[in-house]
Amino acid sequence: MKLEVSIRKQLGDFALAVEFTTHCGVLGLLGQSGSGKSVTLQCIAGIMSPDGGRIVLDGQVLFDSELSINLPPQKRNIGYLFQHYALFPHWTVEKNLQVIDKENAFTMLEKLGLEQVRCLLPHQLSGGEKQRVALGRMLLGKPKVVLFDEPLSALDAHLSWAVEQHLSTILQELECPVIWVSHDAGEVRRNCANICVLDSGRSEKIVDTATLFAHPITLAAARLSGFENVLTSDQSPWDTKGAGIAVRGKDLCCVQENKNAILCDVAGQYEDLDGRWTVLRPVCGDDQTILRMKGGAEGQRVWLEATQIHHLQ
Ligand SMILES: Nc1ncnc2c1ncn2[C@@H]1O[C@H](COP(=O)(O)OP(=O)(O)OP(=O)(O)O)[C@@H](O)[C@H]1O
Repeated sequence: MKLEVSIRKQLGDFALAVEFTTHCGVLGLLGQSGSGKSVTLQCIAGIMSPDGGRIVLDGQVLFDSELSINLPPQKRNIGYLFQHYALFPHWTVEKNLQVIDKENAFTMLEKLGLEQVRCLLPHQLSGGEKQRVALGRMLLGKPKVVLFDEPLSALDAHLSWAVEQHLSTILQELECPVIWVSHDAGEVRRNCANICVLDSGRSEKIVDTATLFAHPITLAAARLSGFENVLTSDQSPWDTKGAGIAVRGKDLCCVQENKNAILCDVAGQYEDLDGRWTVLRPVCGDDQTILRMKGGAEGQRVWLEATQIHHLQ
C-alpha cells in the first residue's frame, strides 16, 4: 500500500506545498500551530481541494489537477479521526458503530473496551470513551489510509496516556498507511516510525524518527524535536556554517575560561519538572540571543562550553 502526495494550496497569505510518499506504518506530520497540518489532511481526505498537484493511493488517482480528477471523500476510502469527534448524538454507542458495520460492531466494542458503555449516548461518555467510539467507527469502515488529527489533544494528561496505549495497540494491527498529525514531539517520537516536518506550509524530506531526534538538520526540525537552544547563524555565538545550530540544554556547561568557551551573563534561573535551568545571554550576542542550560550556575558572569553542537543546513 502506497500513498503519494504532491499538492499546493493557497489560503489567503498562507501557501501550502507538500510532497511525500508513505507506505504501511505510521508517518508523523510534525509542525508548529498554523504550519498546515490539518489543511494537508483535509486535502488528502477530499474535504478541501488543492489548487494543484496529485494524490495517488495504491495506483488509484484520488486527485489530479491536470487530469481534472477529484474524488469525493466517500469514494476515497480514507479514515479520518478529527480533533472533535463526529458521533451521532441521539444514538447509543452500539448504534453509532452498527450503522457502519452491523456484523462486526460488537467485536469492535470489545476490542476497544467499550462493552460497559455500549447503551450510553455520546454526551454521557468521557472524552476518552468518545474518542474510542470515533476510532471504532473509523476502523469499521475498513479504510485504506488512516488520518489522525491531534488524536490526544482534547484529553487531559492521564487520559491521554491511556488512550495513547490503546491507539498504539490498534496501530500495530493496521496494515495501511497511517498519518499522525501532531505538534507534540513526545507523541510522534513514541508512535511514529518516520516523520515529515512541516515548516510554514512546506514539507521537509521524510526522516526516520530516531534520526530526527538525534540529528535534526533543519531549524524547524531542531525546534520541533525539543532542542532547548536553536539559533540561526546570525544569533549563534559559536562559529556556524549553514543555517544555524542546535544545542541541547544538557550539553551546555560552565567551565574555566578557555578558547572554546563563550562569556555569558546569567539572566535568570528557574525550576520545572526536569529540574533546574539557567538562562544565559552571551556577552558577544545580540539582545535577542538567549541560551538555556540544564542545571544551575554560580555567579553573574560565566564561561560556557557546548559539549555537542548540531550544525543545521
Ligand atoms: N478554510 C480555510 N480558509 C482560509 N484559511 C485557512 C482555512 N483553513 C486553514 N487556513 C489557514 O491555513 C493555515 C494552516 O492551518 P492548519 O489548520 O492546517 O494549521 P495546523 O498546522 O493544523 O495548526 P494547529 O496545530 O493549530 O491545528 C493557517 O494560517 C490557517 O489560518
